[in-house]
Amino acid sequence: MEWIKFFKIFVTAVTPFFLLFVCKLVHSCWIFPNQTYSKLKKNGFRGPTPIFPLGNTKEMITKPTESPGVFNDIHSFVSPYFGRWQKSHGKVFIYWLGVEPFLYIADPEFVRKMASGVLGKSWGKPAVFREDRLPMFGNGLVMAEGEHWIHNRHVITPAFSPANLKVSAMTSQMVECTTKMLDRWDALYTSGKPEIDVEQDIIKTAGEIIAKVSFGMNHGTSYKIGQIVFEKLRAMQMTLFKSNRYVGVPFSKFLSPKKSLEARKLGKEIDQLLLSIINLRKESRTRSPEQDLLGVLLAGNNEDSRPGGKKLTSRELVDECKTFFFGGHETTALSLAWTLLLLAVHPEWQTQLRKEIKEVIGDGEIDSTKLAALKKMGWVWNEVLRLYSPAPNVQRQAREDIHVDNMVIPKGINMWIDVVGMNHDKELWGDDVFEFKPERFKDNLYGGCKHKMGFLPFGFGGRMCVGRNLSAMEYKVVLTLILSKFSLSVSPNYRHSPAIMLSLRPRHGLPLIVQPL
Ligand code: HEM
Repeated sequence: MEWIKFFKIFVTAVTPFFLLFVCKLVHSCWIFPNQTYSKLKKNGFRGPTPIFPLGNTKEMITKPTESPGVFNDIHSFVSPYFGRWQKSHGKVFIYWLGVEPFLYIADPEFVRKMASGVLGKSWGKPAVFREDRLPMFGNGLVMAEGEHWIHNRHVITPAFSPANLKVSAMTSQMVECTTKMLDRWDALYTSGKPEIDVEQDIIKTAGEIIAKVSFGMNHGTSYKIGQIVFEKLRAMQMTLFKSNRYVGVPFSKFLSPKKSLEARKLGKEIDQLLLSIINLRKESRTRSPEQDLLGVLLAGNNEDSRPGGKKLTSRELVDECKTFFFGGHETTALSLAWTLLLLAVHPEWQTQLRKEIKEVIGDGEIDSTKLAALKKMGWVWNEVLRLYSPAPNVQRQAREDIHVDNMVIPKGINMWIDVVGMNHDKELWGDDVFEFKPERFKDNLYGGCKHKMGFLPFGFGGRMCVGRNLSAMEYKVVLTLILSKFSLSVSPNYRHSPAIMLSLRPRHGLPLIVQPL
């Protein structure tokens, strides 16, 4: 019969592809991870027993916990499983996210030895996260590897240099966005609502700031497009976050196909919109060159188009703009939000910072020289980054074999450096490790940590955060303006439950009582 013949032809044609798919699947989910695992075991690394195909994921899904007060010993409740595994396997061990083995590291001496012989270009990012976060970062700097990373880092670094940040109008843009937020707080207080979820409000403001300083939301048309991009980027972040609970588990994205499709659709729309901003900016550049991040990158495009020069393609520019947005706004905003909480708990530090602001800035304009003179504010920032690090871990992948003493970390292995774990380690910081003591950073870059690699809020080596100067500037501008106008206390509705949701966030928001001075 005709249809049987057709069926036979179909099966004959499809079978080789199906077999190839099965072989690839078996290789990536079983053979490769197990080969890597046995190499690690041969080198003496041990860890909790994984169960295929979930690995150790099941043990990592914990019930949300709350502490009765603002209790800073958070490692034991944001990742209790790491503490448990440390007890049985030490500060370096293997665990599995689905079918992906990870080398867990919370030993700064191990990080030092591991990092000392490795160049920036030899560090990759775990493939499982690269895929997962593709709509957010594309192939932007956070995810770039090898020669591509060298080139883009070389082009992007000058945009974040203190010199560029100093001459640009970024401070005034930060002041403008923050003032808008504080006017809202004023209006809420006047209407009898002194309680504000500062996390939400600051994240929104930081999003506006990063959009302005990166792709210049100041132009007529590009301002409007920029606002739409900003809303879509936020929507995509929420969508991606909701759909990503089982990273590393094969086919897990099919558990929420609607969300994955939605993220992809948003990703395409954002790319198109950013592309139109870039094209508009390219056209208007000759008339009014600008100092925002995109402006600096576009200037590089005019300078030199040879390989090794400063040119980025439009596709690369789109990915970098998205990377600045996702890498740059929430981290800074969360460091501010956690600061406000800790200052609400320690009003004596509000007083100290207000005094410093008065002495350094007075009634004058905020500029980068004055910001640099806010020393105590710098200690407070470091102490917040230590206790509530917005980037709770650093993720890397070895692109070549790495030697540590007589052990070899094989090429391809994923690494998870537990920043929160190290920041809360009594052996490194002493008995007052959980206390809020900004003065530990007075005249001491490492806050008295016994090991220089024990405090890594911005990562380490050649891949260290490129935006840290910008972030410091934004932190100081926003905090100066808040403390000059308002006093803060903890709302009775605040429930202390920090949680790792990519970044370290307050699970139930951060309501504070905000009162004009
Ligand atoms: C408190 C604020 C911030 C924190 C805690 C933070 C933290 C980090 C960390 C831990 C890394 C990984 C470093 C490594 O692998 O060693 C990183 C990389 C990166 N960050 Fe930040 N960041 C912050 C603000 C920003 C800002 C404001 C921007 C830009 C607008 C930014 C852009 C980037 C980029 C592009 C990378 C990738 C660098 C590379 O791989 O070469 N970050 N950041």
